[in-house]
Amino acid sequence: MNANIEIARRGIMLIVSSPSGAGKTTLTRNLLDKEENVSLSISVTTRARRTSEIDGIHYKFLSRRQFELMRDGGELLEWAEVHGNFYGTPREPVETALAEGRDVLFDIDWQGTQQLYNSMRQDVVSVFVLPPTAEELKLRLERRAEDTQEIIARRLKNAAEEIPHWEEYDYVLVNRDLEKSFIRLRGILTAERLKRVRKEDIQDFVDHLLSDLKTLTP
Ligand SMILES: Nc1nc2c(ncn2[C@@H]2O[C@H](COP(=O)(O)OP(=O)(O)O)[C@@H](O)[C@H]2O)c(=O)[nH]1
Ligand SMILES: Nc1ncnc2c1ncn2[C@@H]1O[C@H](COP(=O)(O)OP(=O)(O)O)[C@@H](O)[C@H]1O
Repeated sequence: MNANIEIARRGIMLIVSSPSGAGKTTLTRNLLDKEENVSLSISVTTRARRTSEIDGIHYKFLSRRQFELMRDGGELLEWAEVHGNFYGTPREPVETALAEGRDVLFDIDWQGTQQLYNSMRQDVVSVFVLPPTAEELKLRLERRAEDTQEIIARRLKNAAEEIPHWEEYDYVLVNRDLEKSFIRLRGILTAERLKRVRKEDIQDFVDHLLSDLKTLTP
């Protein structure tokens, strides 16, 4: 028997949420670069595309009408209104990935997290990312230079409503030092992948191990 055998498991839904500017996009992109067997759930949204974003890679940008058609047709696993725009998670790519044992990363807010908790709790692992200070959050939004002053002010105001939801998450990270935060996030994924309950055929593996062991003992 091959001791290095990969034991089949269902994929994990790894949700990362934070107030805007705390660093969840940076952390999740890093994870996607470094980790195998994990892909990003590409949300649909009615918000305008930022100059740094590519349609179909960062988001799928839809009109309000297109969004409503998907939502009303049951094509979204969850959806929410955030900062005055609609966002949602397409169902099909997630269900396929999980069934094939591939992990899926979600950059979604607390409203979406609650919905996925209600429908798919056993598959969900959630992480809330906090900024080290309020001033640093503002600085990061300004440094990112993707939004107008008005939008930045709105995002900071929303942060006060989002931050209290940290308590609903499995893990919490204060993103002070980017490298340390990344190591922690990666550690969460590594540990969750090893959880006994996720290993669907661990029993077969152990049975083999025990029967092989018998052949080695008089
Ligand atoms: N519920 C839900 N929230 C989403 C989805 N996609 C993005 N979001 C959240 O919407 C918020 C705004 O995202 P975005 O406009 O990209 O700005 P960012 O927060 O600066 O990255 C963030 O809190 C995202 O996590 C989605 O499919 N569902
Ligand atoms: N630990 C960190 N220290 C300093 N700057 C950071 C850190 N994490 C992220 N940033 C920067 O802060 C800005 C906001 O990060 P981003 O990942 O876009 O946040 P979010 O997706 O949560 O809105 C980006 O310019 C990013 O490079």
